[in-house]
Amino acid sequence: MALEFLPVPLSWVLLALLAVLFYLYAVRPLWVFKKMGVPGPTPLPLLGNMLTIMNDGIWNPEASRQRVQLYGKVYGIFFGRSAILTISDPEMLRDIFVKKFHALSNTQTDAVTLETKPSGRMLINLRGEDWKDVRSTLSPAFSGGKLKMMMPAINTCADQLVQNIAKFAETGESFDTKELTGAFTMDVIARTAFGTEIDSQRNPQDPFVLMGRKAFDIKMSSPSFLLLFMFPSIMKPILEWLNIDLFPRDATSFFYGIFDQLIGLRQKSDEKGRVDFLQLMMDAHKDADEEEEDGVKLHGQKHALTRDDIVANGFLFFVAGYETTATSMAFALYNFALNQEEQDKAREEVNKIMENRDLIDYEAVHEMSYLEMCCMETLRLYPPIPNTGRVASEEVKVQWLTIPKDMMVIVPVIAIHYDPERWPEPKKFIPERFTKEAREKRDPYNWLPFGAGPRNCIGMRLAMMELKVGLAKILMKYRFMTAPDTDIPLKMKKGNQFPLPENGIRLKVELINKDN
Ligand code: HEM
Repeated sequence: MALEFLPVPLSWVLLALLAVLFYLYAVRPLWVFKKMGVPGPTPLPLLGNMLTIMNDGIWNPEASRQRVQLYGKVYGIFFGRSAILTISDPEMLRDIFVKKFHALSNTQTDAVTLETKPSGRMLINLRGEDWKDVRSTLSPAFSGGKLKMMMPAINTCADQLVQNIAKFAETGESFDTKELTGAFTMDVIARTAFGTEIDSQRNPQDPFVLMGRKAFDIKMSSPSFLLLFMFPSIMKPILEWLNIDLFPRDATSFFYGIFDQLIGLRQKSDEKGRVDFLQLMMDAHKDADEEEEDGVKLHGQKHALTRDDIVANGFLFFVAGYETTATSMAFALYNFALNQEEQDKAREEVNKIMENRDLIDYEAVHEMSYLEMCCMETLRLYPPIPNTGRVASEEVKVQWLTIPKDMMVIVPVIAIHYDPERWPEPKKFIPERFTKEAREKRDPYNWLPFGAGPRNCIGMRLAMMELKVGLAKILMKYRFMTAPDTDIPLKMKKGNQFPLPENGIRLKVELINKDN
């Protein structure tokens, strides 16, 4: 068909119009890094560099290092149409995490942050003043004083962990260490977050355990996630309208239900003296004082948390604290199995500190400096979160680079942890990299398993404490060793944001002291 006044058929006109719209929507955004003078791999319209990233896998030290070697310490990639600056330059990291924090405090762009109810109120999803307020209110729950009070609960879970190892020591057969450590961290988080006792190892079919595991089943390759990144302006309102977020729906409903019930019960009862995150959140607004983190004042207003805030962040603590700590502990045992000398040295230290103690208390944990070095080296080699990020809430200058408003900045933690200039022989397990002297000499931004600056991991101290108590109890009684089916080196599954070994972490164990 041709309209009288058009010199060409209408279909041609529509086709040309479509081509222009396609160019404006799918191609033009891909020029942004060229304009900024930032190098990077060539992106495809709509997909960006998504295919390469998915193919390489997210948790992949080699691929992550290779990109830094090819393009430098500042390069740009596209996830769908979203431009992502990747920065590993030390001076720039200082700016990003601390000096320019005022403009880089958010971790997600508005375009892909889902304001679903109630997970929109999770700390990780909050932005600007909202984030500052909730973070200021939640931070006291993780103070040294509060963690001290949680020590008996963590010790009880660690005793259970040690008991659970007995059957593996008796048979001498190899087993997946992650199952063991996962049950421990699930028990700890259930107690510290909800004040609930579960025995994950003996009751693996407990709905709490099943749903707890399911909650982590967030795949970067899930259709909702990919579509949200490719078509944020279309997908965000649809997902929000349907109240769908990236967590499995049955798991969120289950946990939200439990939290809701617990809050209701506690509001009615006048039981005193509970020290779990749920109670601390319910009481949080009573604690005064502005928090100071990493030398930067948060200036957040402490205010009472709403029921949605409590439910959402209770679930978040559970999600953020379970898998990360479980995998770290399993990797620590793997490192000990491969490095018997270091295992013995850590055991010697623990035995000495525990000579006249029953409980591994807060002070004992602080004395275990070699064990801490082993944990830190494990977190360098296997950071559970391979990249961390910030978003520019306004145009901001970071050293020589002007980052436009709304641009995402990724810090490739895993590439930094495997950089031979920062860490000679980066694949080797060398706890001595973390002696007090070595740490003082090194740039703090070379070790980033918990991120950095005012928006670092709020649970860092709890995680380190949990790791050390669990490992100390194990070392006092058992020796971990490799088995014929232990993968050396480990092969990680692709597509997961956490380091998940393809065949698990299979180790065997031997009883060395039945009295402990
Ligand atoms: C070995 C264990 C853990 C590791 C490696 C880890 C790592 C991280 C990292 C890398 C971040 C982002 C920080 C940044 O962008 O600068 C983070 C944030 C966070 N983590 Fe952890 N984490 C661990 C354990 C925990 C635990 C036990 C909890 C709570 C019970 C927790 C709660 C959180 C929360 C709520 C955030 C968001 C903070 C915010 O946005 O203000 N994490 N974690």
